[in-house]
Amino acid sequence: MAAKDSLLQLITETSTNLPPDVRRAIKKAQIQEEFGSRAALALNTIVDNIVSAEEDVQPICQDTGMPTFIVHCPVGFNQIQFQRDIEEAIVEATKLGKLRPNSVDPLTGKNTGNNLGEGVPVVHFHQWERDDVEVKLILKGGGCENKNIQYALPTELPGLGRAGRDLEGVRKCILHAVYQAQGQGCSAGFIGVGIGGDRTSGYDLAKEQLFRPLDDVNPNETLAELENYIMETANRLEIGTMGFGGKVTLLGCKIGVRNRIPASFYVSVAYNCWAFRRLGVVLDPATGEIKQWLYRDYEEKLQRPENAFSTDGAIVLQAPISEEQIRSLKVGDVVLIKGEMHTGRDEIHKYLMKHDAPVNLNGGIIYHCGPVMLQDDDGTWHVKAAGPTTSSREEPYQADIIEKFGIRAVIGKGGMGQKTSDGLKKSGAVYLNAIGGAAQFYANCVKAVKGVDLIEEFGVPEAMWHLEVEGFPAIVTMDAHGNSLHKEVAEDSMVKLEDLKDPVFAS
Ligand SMILES: O=C(O)C[C@H](O)C(=O)O
Ligand code: SF4
Repeated sequence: MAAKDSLLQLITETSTNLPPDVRRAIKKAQIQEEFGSRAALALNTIVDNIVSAEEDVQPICQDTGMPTFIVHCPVGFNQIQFQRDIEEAIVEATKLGKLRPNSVDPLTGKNTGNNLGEGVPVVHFHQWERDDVEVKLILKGGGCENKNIQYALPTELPGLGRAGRDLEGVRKCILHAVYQAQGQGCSAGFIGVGIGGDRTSGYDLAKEQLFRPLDDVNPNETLAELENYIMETANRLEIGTMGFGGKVTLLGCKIGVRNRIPASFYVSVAYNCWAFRRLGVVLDPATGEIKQWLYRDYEEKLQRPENAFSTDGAIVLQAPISEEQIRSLKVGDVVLIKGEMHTGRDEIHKYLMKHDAPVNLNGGIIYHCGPVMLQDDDGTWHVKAAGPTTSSREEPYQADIIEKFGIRAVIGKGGMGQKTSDGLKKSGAVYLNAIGGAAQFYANCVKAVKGVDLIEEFGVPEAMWHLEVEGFPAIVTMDAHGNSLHKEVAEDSMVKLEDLKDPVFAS
């Protein structure tokens, strides 16, 4: 097997098959949540999704992220050729629908369509004195990447007060990092923390921690203690899966340290969603063949839950939806969508502010989603992965767009802010939270792709796809009466964060 084929296998497995340590953490969370709670329902959907992705060899989440490779190779190894092999494997994986075309030129807005482009993929080469090649890969999506955060100490933190230049200050920063992510990065999540370095190397260090197996023990005793403390304490925030409230908020915490210079003291936190896709292989440098898989020293099977998303008593929504039906919905209701919905994310929202919609959206449903799509030989499009994207990015536009086009329901994840909440009330619309990352689960609800608009302009993830769905479940988390589960959970978790203000580590 040539190196390129081995790399294609690595990419495919990383995108479609979660490693056992991550599965184990999710399984543990599943047991802890109360039967029938919203968090349990979300976790069940996640588990169902993980099983489907593995069985069907399809992306766990539609956002296959920024492909980032860490390569260790022997002295004299041809890195230039290996970089080409990686790029070819990336192009192939994209063609096969294992990766979403994710590489966008920030100046022109053009999606290259094949996941290559200036600086993409990210590849870090290191030499070592072993004679084989080790390749580690992480596919970290954008929603959780947006929740990374870096603190320059000393600083003042909401709820926790002053964070000084010591272990106590570090402790407070990490807790705040978990708090500020809420459900937007598809909690329950994993964090890699870098203490020290500069702004760049601090983040590098934080991301490096994400490559540590979840069950390792930090060789530095102080950090091992801090990791344990954070794991126990962060879960007291009760943000829960998807920010629905619940016992499990954090699934893993790994902390590294690097020297700093006297003037700077950074704490950098890399937040990774539950869809923690990282794997590795050891290759024979001569043949490129896979000699060993990393992170797979044991197996961890997940059971598909019987009825992942319990929809007993669910309300069926079908466009065009009446204002009356929308106003009868309240936070906590489970809905099942049937019929047509239209995807629209960042580019579409910006576009709709100034243009007419390509289709009639009156009474309609907008889905914040950038799917993975493949076109067959006769031109028919197929949905390969289609979970929700973080809705808060559409906050500046959403209320206006709902009003302008008479939209009745918006589906996304992570919730939206006050402006949207006011807009929902005024226009008679609801915000529906789908389970983030459950891209196979939702792709299976799509019965037909009715068409697409603006694909030339915006590329596959940002186009407006017209989808026919059946039994598509979601939860009302913001209703037309000004109620918001997201606001509630953010406020409650802030009170719990304040409880963690008192010093724990002597300085
Ligand atoms: O880009 C996406 O499809 C989703 C993104 O990863 C997000 O979490 O918002
Ligand atoms: S949608 Fe959620 S699960 Fe998927 S990459 Fe974004 S944060 Fe992760």
